[in-house]
Amino acid sequence: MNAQLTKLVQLADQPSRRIIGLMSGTSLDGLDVALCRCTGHGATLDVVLEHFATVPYEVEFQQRLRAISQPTVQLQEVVLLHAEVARRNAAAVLNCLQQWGVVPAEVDVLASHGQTIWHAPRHQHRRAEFGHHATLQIGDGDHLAHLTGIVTLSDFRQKHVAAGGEGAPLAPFADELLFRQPGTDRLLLNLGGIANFTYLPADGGPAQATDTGPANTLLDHVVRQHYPQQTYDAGGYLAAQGHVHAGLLAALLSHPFFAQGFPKTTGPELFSPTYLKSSQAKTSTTSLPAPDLLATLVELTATGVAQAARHYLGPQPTAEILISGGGAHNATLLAALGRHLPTARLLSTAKASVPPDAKEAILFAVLANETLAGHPTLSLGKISLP
Ligand SMILES: Nc1ncnc2c1ncn2[C@@H]1O[C@H](COP(=O)(O)OP(=O)(O)OP(=O)(O)O)[C@@H](O)[C@H]1O
Ligand SMILES: CC(=O)N[C@H]1[C@@H]2OC[C@@H](O2)[C@@H](O)[C@@H]1O[C@H](C)C(=O)O
Repeated sequence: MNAQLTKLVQLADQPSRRIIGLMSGTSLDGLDVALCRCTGHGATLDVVLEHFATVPYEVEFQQRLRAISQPTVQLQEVVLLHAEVARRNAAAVLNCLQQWGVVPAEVDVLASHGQTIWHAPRHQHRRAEFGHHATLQIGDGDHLAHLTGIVTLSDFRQKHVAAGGEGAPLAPFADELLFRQPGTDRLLLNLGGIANFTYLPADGGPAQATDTGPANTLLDHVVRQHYPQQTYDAGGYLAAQGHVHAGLLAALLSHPFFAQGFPKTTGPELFSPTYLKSSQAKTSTTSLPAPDLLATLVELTATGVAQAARHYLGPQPTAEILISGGGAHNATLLAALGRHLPTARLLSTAKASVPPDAKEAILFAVLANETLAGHPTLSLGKISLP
């Protein structure tokens, strides 16, 4: 047998594996790198986060990534970035390992989400001649495996799509293993570029998950436009100075996404500057002061989350809402969520020993661990050998 395959089988057979989860999400702020010790699998899984870092993307690279998520992109740029994202991410991993005093040979697996450049569930692409969902992540796994010397699992979403899913959210598969608490209704709310949650019912019923709308993607856009020295509204300070514009909020909420049934997924392709601009044009709010725009967008996020929470949990949800993602640091957003869901308990995922900024990267380490050692029904991702 090819010695690499022998090693792979041994890896899958070990009682525990050291796996690095890599996530760069829709905010394009950087690469999250989570080195995890995963022991066991499925219901017996135990995950210890050994090290975590966010390696920021330079502004110029963020702009290139943002530019290829446009319908008019040059195909060559996509091809170049497929390799470049992988090369940068490999370098980031090697750098982190050096800083942590870990050599690559001490890591068993890399679990790489890649960069979503276009997410096209059926309700979004609306192409009658192609009745299926589709999604695309770049940052090739073979490059990562070759450049780091570490077995790499990547491209986790395609099998979900092949089986009829939208390719997202994948979080429920790992949330189930990390956060299930019998007797407690739990909602795992991630506030990244897009807001999404997993609902784990108290009675042990199946995990359910959905995206709820934008979280930070449009907030960041407005901040970049009006405050060129800043990339986001730290702490929600600017939004706290503004007032919600009811007319603009109503126009934003009139997008068909919010009326569509659950579950559903989305991305910055839909919640784009064009969507914001056209809602502003419809309501004559093109010169609304930036703090008012931010306050209105915060309210939009909170309204989307609350609407979805009530759909799954009833009119007065009392669940524990464990929050993760960069939006967990936005006090104005948390206050808005508190107003919309006054009976719920808003907490951080830290309550369940998962640092909120590391959660999504840990999810991909967990998914890779299940693919290698778990039940065959949960085997997402492609395997690249160094
Ligand atoms: N201190 C802070 N205060 C307010 N907002 C913050 C803070 N830190 C980060 N953020 C917001 O969080 C965003 C990054 O969040 P995160 O890394 O969770 O997103 P992501 O993983 O890219 O998105 P997604 O989960 O949708 O793929 C930043 O772009 C910023 O808007
Ligand atoms: C297609 C895609 O990359 N979707 C991401 C994105 O970021 C948040 C939300 O939109 C969610 O649908 C998903 O990520 C998480 C990790 C998921 O699949 O559960």
